[in-house]
Amino acid sequence: KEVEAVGRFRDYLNINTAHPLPDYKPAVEFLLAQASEIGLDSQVLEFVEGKPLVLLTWTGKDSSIPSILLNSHMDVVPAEREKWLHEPFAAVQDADGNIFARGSQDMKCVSMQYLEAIRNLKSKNFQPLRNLHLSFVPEEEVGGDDGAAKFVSSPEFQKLNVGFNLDEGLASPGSTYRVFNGERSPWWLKIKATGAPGHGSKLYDGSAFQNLLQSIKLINKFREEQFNLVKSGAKAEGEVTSVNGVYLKAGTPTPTGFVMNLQPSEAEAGFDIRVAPWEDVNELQRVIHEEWAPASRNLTYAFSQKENPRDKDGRPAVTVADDSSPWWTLLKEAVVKAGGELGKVEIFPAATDCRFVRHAGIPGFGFSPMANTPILLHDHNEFLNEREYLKGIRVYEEIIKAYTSHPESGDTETMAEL
Ligand SMILES: CSCC[C@H](NC=O)C(=O)O
Ligand SMILES: [Zn+2]
Ligand SMILES: [Zn+2]
Repeated sequence: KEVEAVGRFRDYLNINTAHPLPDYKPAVEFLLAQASEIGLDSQVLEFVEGKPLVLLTWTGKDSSIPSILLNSHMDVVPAEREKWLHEPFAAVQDADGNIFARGSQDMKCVSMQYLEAIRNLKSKNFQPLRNLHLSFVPEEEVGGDDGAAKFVSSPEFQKLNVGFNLDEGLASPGSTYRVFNGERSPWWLKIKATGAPGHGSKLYDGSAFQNLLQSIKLINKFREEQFNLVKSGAKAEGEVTSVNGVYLKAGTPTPTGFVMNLQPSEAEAGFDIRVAPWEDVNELQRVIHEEWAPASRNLTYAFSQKENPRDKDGRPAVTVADDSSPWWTLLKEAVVKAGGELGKVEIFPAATDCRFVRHAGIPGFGFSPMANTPILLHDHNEFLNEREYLKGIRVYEEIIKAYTSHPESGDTETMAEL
């Protein structure tokens, strides 16, 4: 039985859905075949041509109660073959039971664990009270615009009447599972400086390079302050606003390098900022406008990504995770029943598809049941051990039982207030 479950996981890992050209077709076919084998209703939605979404449904006894949505993404990030021990899509399993593949942690494991848990529950004749939906979405790794974002704002999604959503989390090297109730919002900032060009030997104020360096200095100071809060233990990683430089562009190129005695008239830098859910965004916006990229220093700026950390009602898009929330207590108890333990709730440091659901005012947690596992998402030699994978299936069995049996629809006050 378990051997077959591992086999199906490896079959799914064999499908190369890596960017920049993910092949969704075989993944969709594989998932539809799984659904018909297990006995789930299925449909394929295609909001953008060539970017299909698989939606599976296990109908509950009372379809009037808001449903549970289990989401996962089909796409994965690319892998550099020569830096891996094994072929990244061969899903090679070593003597210790480690399964190596791109997507083994992020997040084909979760997709298959959902399905295996349902398969097991069906064989035990369990029947859900609420409707249970599974979405397998494209394009998460490139921002989700053509995947989860379009799905969540569609009439098809409205019809599902989703009351609660589970999506991905992170592996944990320790023995407890990590769980996330919110995430930081990406702001991708490009700052462009202009200034008088001049001889490389001349000291003068207002060159493009100097203008940009001044910005970098101020940004780095902010970065250090935020990082120090994490280093001192005052705040967790997801609770501060991070900023990291991601590119620099300046100079006058020649076929053999750069001109060395010319101060350029333009210079540009890019920053990946991740805004904490409780951050004062107006203040941050002011700092960027007046201090990091002021027009007075001949700087202009633009965002290629700028998401609001608040939900549609202006509240931080953070789901309540204490004993006042049934979703929290049911999750905690289910994990214990399966022989595991939940860690302290955290803010996800990066972005997942769950943010679209939370922004719509629907509560959700990020959770990938992988304990005793190094965090290798997007890394070389991404792997998951067979034992952890199988344990995760039992965890989802308990979660799905508990969540789909929860009788109350009182899902209103499950987003955190300021
Ligand atoms: C602009 S959304 C980007 C989403 C991406 N998610 C996974 O790594 C991330 O960088 O967090
Ligand atoms: Zn992911
Ligand atoms: Zn990822």
